Amino acid sequence: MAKKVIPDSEMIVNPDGSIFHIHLHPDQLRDNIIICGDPGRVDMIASYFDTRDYEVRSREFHTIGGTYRGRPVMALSHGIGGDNIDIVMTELDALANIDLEKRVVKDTHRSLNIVRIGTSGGLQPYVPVGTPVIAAKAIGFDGVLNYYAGRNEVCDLEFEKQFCKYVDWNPLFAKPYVVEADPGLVEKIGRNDMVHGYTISAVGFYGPQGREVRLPLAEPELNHRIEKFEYEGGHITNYEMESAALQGLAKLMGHHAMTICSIIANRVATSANPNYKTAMNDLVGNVLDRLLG
Ligand SMILES: O=P(O)(O)O[C@H]1O[C@H](CO)[C@@H](O)[C@H]1O
Ligand SMILES: O=c1cc[nH]c(=O)[nH]1
Repeated sequence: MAKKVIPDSEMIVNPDGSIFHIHLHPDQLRDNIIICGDPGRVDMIASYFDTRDYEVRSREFHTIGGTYRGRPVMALSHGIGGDNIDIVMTELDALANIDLEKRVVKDTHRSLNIVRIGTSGGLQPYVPVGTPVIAAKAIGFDGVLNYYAGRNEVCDLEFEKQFCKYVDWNPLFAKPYVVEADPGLVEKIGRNDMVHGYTISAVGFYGPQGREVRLPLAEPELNHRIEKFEYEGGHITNYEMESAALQGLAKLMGHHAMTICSIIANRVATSANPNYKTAMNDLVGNVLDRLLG
C-alpha cells in the first residue's frame, strides 16, 4: 500500500529544507536533547559542551548542537507553555521519523532522549527554594494531550479520577491528564538522591497557578486542596508549565522524556529567589554528567 503523503499545510517545511518553527534540518538532530523554556539558558547549557557544531535562532526556539564528553547532544529552548511543547515535540519527531522531502513516515523508528530542565514553584514545605524536583508524574492542566487519540492509554486514569473528585475540579477548566516520566531516564538522572514529585503543568503563570495579583481568582481555595491531595503516598510538589505535554507526547510518539525543575519560589512559604542562576547552573552540570558522562 502506498504511504500517506503528509500535505504541505499539515507539516510546513521552510524553503531551505528546515522544519517550520524550530528551523532545524534533519542532520542537526541529536539523540540526546536538553530542553528548557528560556532561550538564554541554552547558552548556559552549551557552556558545558566540549564542542559546538551549530547554533540556530528562530522566535523563542534557540538551539545549539555539539558534544559533551565526546557524545553528540543538543540544547533547545521551547519558550513558555504546553502549546509550545506541541510544536517542539511534533517538529523534533518529524526530524527523526519523517522523510521531509518525500513527506512520508520513515520505515525505521528513531527514539529520542529528551530532558527538560526548568524552573518551578514549590507547593510543599519539603521542597524549599533551590531543590531540584523530578516530575515523576506530570499533571497537565493545559489540555494539550486531550487533543490526541490514545491519550487514555498513556495516562494514569485513576490518579485523574481521584484528583478531580478530591479538588472538586471546575468543569470550565480543561480536563487534567496525568503522565509518568520515562522510568529509565528518571533512574539515570534522579538516582536515589533527588525528590520525585507530582508536578502540575499549568496553562498560565498567574491565575492558572493560583496567583492573585490584581484580578480575583475563580477558585481561590484550589491550591489548598491541591497541596493536601495524596495519591499512592505522594503529594503534589510543584507548579511549572510544560512537563505534562512533554511526557505525554513523548509517550505517544515513542520517545523517552522527563522533567527536572529547580524550585525558585515556594508558594507555601511565600518565598522566592530571583537569583536562581547558580542553582540552575549546578543542576545543568549534574544532569549532563548523569545523562552523558
Ligand atoms: O524556566 P522554564 O524552563 O521556562 O520553566 C518555567 O518557567 C516559566 C514561567 O516562568 C515556564 O516555562 C515554567 O515551566
Ligand atoms: O512558580 C513558578 C516558578 C517558575 N515557573 C512556574 O511556572 N511557576
